[in-house]
Amino acid sequence: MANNDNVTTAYKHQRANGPATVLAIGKAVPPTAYPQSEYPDFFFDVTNTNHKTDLKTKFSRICKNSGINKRYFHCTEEILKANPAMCTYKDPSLNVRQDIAIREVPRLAEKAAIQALAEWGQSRDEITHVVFATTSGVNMPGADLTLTRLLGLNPMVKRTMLYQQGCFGGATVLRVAKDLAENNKGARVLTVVSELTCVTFRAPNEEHLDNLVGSAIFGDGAACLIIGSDPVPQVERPHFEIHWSGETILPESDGAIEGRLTEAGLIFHLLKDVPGLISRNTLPIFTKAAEVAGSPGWNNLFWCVHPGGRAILDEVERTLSLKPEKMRATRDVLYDYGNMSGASVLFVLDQMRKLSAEQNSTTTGQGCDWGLVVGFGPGLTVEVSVLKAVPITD
Ligand SMILES: CC(=O)CC(=O)SCCNC(=O)CCNC(=O)[C@H](O)C(C)(C)COP(=O)(O)OP(=O)(O)OC[C@H]1O[C@@H](n2cnc3c(N)ncnc32)[C@H](O)[C@@H]1OP(=O)(O)O
Repeated sequence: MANNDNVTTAYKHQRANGPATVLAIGKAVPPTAYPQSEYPDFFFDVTNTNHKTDLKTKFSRICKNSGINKRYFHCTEEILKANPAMCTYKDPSLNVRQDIAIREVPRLAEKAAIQALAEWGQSRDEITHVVFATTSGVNMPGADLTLTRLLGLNPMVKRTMLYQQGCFGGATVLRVAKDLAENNKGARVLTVVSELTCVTFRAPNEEHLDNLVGSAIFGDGAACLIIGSDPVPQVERPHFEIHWSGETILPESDGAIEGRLTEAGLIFHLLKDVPGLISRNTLPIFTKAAEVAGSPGWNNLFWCVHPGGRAILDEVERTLSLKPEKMRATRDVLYDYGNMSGASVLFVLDQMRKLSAEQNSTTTGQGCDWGLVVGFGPGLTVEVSVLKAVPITD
């Protein structure tokens, strides 16, 4: 009996006392911005498809209605012209796409991580874990190892690499980092998502209109969070606490968002009904998540939603009767960067704390105590984390 007590006590000692907290957020995009208003000309020029006038008109209309002002791409005109196979619809091009992704995904992640580490202000040696997600390229050893080397982290850092999560990857890394931080006393988890469209960029095709939609909304970006429990008083400053995370597969959604890595790169499919499927089926997981916060009304929560597409945000807003300001941080990110797959929702979290400070809100969640981080992607899978905002003090 005494022995069992000792084991239980030792086990408890290995765990943190409090919930995981977000201690810093960094983000990065490639240097070249593409205004959405000019993108149709660029896209049809570089893919030599200007003769597809109907398709270009439709593409221009989708771009105009996308709620996006600009996007950032690593693959500039120069890079695309040097790799003509990427500018066709389906020519074999996996090798060149992989070359770019394997080199550049960790580099973009490094930029975001440097920003997060600077904000956190502690020694890199205190990073105990790395959690890295990307849907852009795949290799062994992976982007997590390259990033560890680029940052000069301790080689004994414990790494978790998540490939091909798609757009819910931003919420997945929060869930994994939370579990690591709470179950390993003193853990400081470098939590990263880095995404590049070099794997999906391709010429427009009449038979693949969902690809046309993707070409109008996807962009490049990386985000890095430092996550840990029991922040050191006066030394570390938490911005949010993570209290719960959950995941679900939506009913009747098979094939709604799919991707397949082929010799022509990552080919994805989106059903037209993605916005409807999300708005019709997410109430159960939102309700379960809100219970953690004492079931406040939807407008009494702050919302960080994956900016997957304007129509999806419209549908969620309408279904939950959210006031427009509830989607402000999410729509800001869509407007400034487009859909950066898994990295997007972490950009939204950063925007939420910045907006809250700008608006002199009492908390980092625009004055609300509790909020939801919502990721969705292939499956259809929806991942939700429940966050508690912290008071904003001078
Ligand atoms: C990758 C991941 O893991 C996760 C992800 O984020 S995946 C991306 C998820 N995002 C989406 O599915 C996009 C959701 N859609 C939208 O936000 C909006 O449709 C949009 C902003 C792209 C365009 O909005 P819009 O121009 O106001 O109107 P909308 O009528 O919806 O679409 C314009 C045209 O595109 C077509 N279209 C839209 N979605 C389509 C799809 N998935 N497949 C084929 N065609 C589609 C429409 O039929 C329409 O065609 P017509 O003009 O010929 O009627």
